[in-house]
This record gives sequence, structure tokens and C-alpha cells, in this order.
Amino acid sequence: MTTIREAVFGLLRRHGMTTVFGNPGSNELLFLKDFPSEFRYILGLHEGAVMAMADGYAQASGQSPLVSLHSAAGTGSSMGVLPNTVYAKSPVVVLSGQQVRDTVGQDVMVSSQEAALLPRPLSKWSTEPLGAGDVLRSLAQAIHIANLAPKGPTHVSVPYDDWEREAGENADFTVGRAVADATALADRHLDEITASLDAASHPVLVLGPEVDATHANDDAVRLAERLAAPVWVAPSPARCPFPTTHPLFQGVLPANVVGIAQLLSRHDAVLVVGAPVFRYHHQHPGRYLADGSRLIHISNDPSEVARAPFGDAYLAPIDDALARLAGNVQARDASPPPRSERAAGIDRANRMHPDTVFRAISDLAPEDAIHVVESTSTAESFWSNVAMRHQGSFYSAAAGGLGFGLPAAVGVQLAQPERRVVAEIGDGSANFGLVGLWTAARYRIPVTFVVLRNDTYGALVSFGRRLSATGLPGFELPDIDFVQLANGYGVAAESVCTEARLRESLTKAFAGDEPVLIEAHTYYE
Ligand SMILES: Cc1ncc(Cn2c(C)c(CCOP(=O)(O)OP(=O)(O)O)sc2=O)c(N)n1
Ligand SMILES: [Ca+2]
Repeated sequence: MTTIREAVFGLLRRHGMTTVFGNPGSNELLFLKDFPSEFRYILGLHEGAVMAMADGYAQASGQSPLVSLHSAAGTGSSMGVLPNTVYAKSPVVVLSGQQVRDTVGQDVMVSSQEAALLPRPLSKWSTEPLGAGDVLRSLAQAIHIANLAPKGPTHVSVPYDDWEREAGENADFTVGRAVADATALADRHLDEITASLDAASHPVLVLGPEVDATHANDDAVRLAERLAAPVWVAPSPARCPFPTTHPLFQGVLPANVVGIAQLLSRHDAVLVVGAPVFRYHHQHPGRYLADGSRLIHISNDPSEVARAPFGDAYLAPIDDALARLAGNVQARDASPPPRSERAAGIDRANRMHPDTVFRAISDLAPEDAIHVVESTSTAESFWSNVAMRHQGSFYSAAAGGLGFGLPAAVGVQLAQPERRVVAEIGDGSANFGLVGLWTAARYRIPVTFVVLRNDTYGALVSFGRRLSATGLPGFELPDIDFVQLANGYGVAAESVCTEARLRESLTKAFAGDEPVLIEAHTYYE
């Protein structure tokens, strides 16, 4: 007899889902027992860190990990970072434990009431099968839904007395089935977009995270070069869709209506690919686009194309659309536009400017390093100083929810052992996921964590100014000793105040193969 547990591990094996991130409770033990040797279980000490690690792993590998969480409180603890997972379209499959099926109605200890509702709306799909006989198929459905564009996290809650029951005579059909996603931009849509771009005098590209997520960066470069078009990254980027070292790269668009409209005003055709139009953040009302500009939007997400307030949209696979447009548009010959330069910040006594930190990291990290960033007030400094040349070089909290960065860096490094991961984390953000350091030490995952310690919630000080909000309570973060905290979790660490010491520490960290934390004293202006 094949049990449901055995059939489910067969399903996971069939889909390559042999990495499990988790934090267990009593309800999960009959699923985790006799853990198969070809699977690896990565323990996180808080479910928020578990989810963020899994999210980073899913984005960096393109492979769905399984997340095994305890019922109710365990699943609830993971939800703080779930908005990022949803916005990142990250295909994480969560298996939440549940009390014995016949006792849930009595609301017994560690039962999850309304288990399927709990993770909504922070899930692409969530269910608790109505009977043990539907567990295998429900998990297969969760895997397929998570991986069909637009990808996203799914949840299945399973009572623990289901695992030992028989899987039934049709289990092999469920385990063996394959599901293929849509693969092509319609020919007539290709012709329409090509005609618009060829007719434009000054086209511009705005690229989003789905370009990087679908490994279409090289085709984005081909299209930009063929059009001789400047390239902007869509606001609030969670991934890097275009090489920052490329002469056509212009930077990241500001997250407000007027700022974007001004920067795009000299372009009569704006092609947005793989990003929502647009993920504004700061309210600065105005005309969405200057007169004479037309926006064309290509997205793989029906909700993105439906909710955009302006522009003509096409639903299509991002990689196919870019590849075929790059071969279809007329080639142009024009020199790249000048990129606006910004003066480098000056260090102060015992405190560095963020520019110094990011320039040092960019100079000393391997040329294919991966950056996981959660340092909210220093984004412009990061994108101005850090060279990123390859697909999969940058990850950040897609919904701006703190607690992603530090643990996600651990998941990304697990997914990409050949490339070195650097986590650039604000001293405020670090506290939302600090427990991820323990997992890095426990499994010797060699992330270089750089904490930018400016002793404040810098982004909120800046937002306060923007909103003319005076008399705010303090946002200072004095006296947090990240060296002591890191050592407490088993990670070697040092504190640096000058560029010379920072460069020494980075050189040593990159030469080693152990996790290291560097507390870099910076200032916020
Ligand atoms: C889970 C969560 N809680 C609170 C916030 C609000 N928040 C907070 C608390 C920020 C301060 C981040 O401080 P930091 O030290 O990490 O970085 P900077 O000093 O560079 O801003 S930025 C921001 O949006 C959030 N985004 N996510
Ligand atoms: Ca800070």
C-alpha cells in the first residue's frame, strides 16, 4: 500500500522540489518522519525567516521550494513577509500542518480554524482538502498554480492523520501529469507593437522584475540596442532586469507620477515590459504622461494589464515577447544618451556615506556577485554605485515588507552556490529577519552580510519631511550591537567606521567561505 505521505514525496520528487524550508510543530511530524535522504530540510528559527529564505531560494533558482509550517500560529508568523512573495510572483508552495481531521471542529489545541482562509489574500491559491483522498491532488494543484504565469505562493493545509492513509489507485495519474504554460505573444500583437516602435522617433524602455524572472535580460539588451533606446528600471525594483554597466542604462524611475512623466516626457513611445504600470509609492499627483507620449505595456499578469490606469496593454510571456521584438524592430543607429551623474557623498569622522560602502562592495565583490538589498533610504546610492552585469544579480522585498532581505540572502545563496551573495541590509531592517543568521551559521551558508548602521529609520525620516509631518516620535536606533548579535547566532562579525577598514573586512570576507557580518557605520542625511 502506498500512503499519502509516500505519494506526496513522489510528487515533490517528480517536480524537483527536494528542498524543504521549515519550522516544525507536532502536526507536521507524521509528514516529516523517515525524511527521504535525497531531500534537504533547512530549519529556520522563525516562520518569517523560513518564508523569506524560501522566497529568495525560489526567485534565485526558479524552482518551487516546499515550505513546511506549523498550523495557525506557525502559518500566521510567515505572513509578515508574504506580501513580498506575492508581489515577487515567487512560486513558493506552503504545506501547513493541521490537527487530526475529526477534532478540528472542536477547536482543539494547535488546530487551525478556517485554515484555507488564513493565508488569503496573501496567496495565489489556498485550500484544505475536504478529505484525505484529495490531499495528493490538492498539492499537485498547488504546485501547478504556483508555477503558471503569473507565478505566486500557494497554501495547502493537511490534517496530520491523513498522511498514513492509502493514496488510492489513481495516485500515479496525479503524480505523473505535466502542465504547460502559454508560450507566445500573438503574431498580430507582435506586428502592432513593432509598428508602434518603428514609427517612434524617441522610444524608451522601462523594464520590470519579470524580465529578470524569465531570464530575458539578454533579449532586453538586444531590443534596447536595436532601438538605440535608453532603458529605465521600473520604480521600486525587486530584481535587476538590465545590466547597470550598459551605456543605455539610465537608472531607476522614481516612484511618483510627476517624476516618471517628466523623465519620459521626451519619448513618444514608452514600452513597459514585465512590470506593473506603475508601482507608485510617493503621492505626487499630475498627468500620467506628457502629451505626445504613448505607453505600451507587455505583462504576463492579467491583473496587472487590467488594473493599469493608462497605456495599451498586451498579455504575453515576457521572454518570448522580448526575443521576438528584438528580432522584429528596425535597427537604428544612435549614440546612447548621457546618463545623469550624481556627486559622490563625503565620509564623516567615523561614519561613511552609503556611496563609500556600495562603491567598496562593487569594487571588491566577485563580478557576478548577487546582491540582496533591504536598506530603504540608500536605494539611489546602491543603484548609482553597484555594477550588476548578469541575470539574477539583485533581489529586494517586492512589496517593501521588511524581514525579507537578511533571510532571503540565505535562500539565494543556497540556490546559487557558485555565485557569492552579498546582503546589504539597513540596521532597522536587519531586526526583522536577524534570526536568519542562525541558519547561515548552522548550514555554513557563506553570505556576506553588510549592515548599514546609521542608527535610525532613515526612510521614515525622509518620508516625514516629504509629508511635512513634524513632531514625530523618535525613529532613532541607538546602541544596537550587531557584532554581539551576530556572534550570538554563531556568525563571525566586525564593526568598521572607515573605508579602509571596510575594504579590509570585505576582502577577507570574500576570500573566505563562511558567513560573515560587517557592521558598517554610516550616516543618514
Ligand atoms: C514589516 C515592515 N514593518 C515596517 C515597515 C515600515 N518601514 C520601516 C520601519 C523602515 C525603516 C527601515 O530602516 P533601515 O534602517 O532598514 O533603513 P534606512 O535607515 O536606510 O531607512 S522603511 C519602511 O517602509 C515596513 N516597510 N515593513
Ligand atoms: Ca537605518
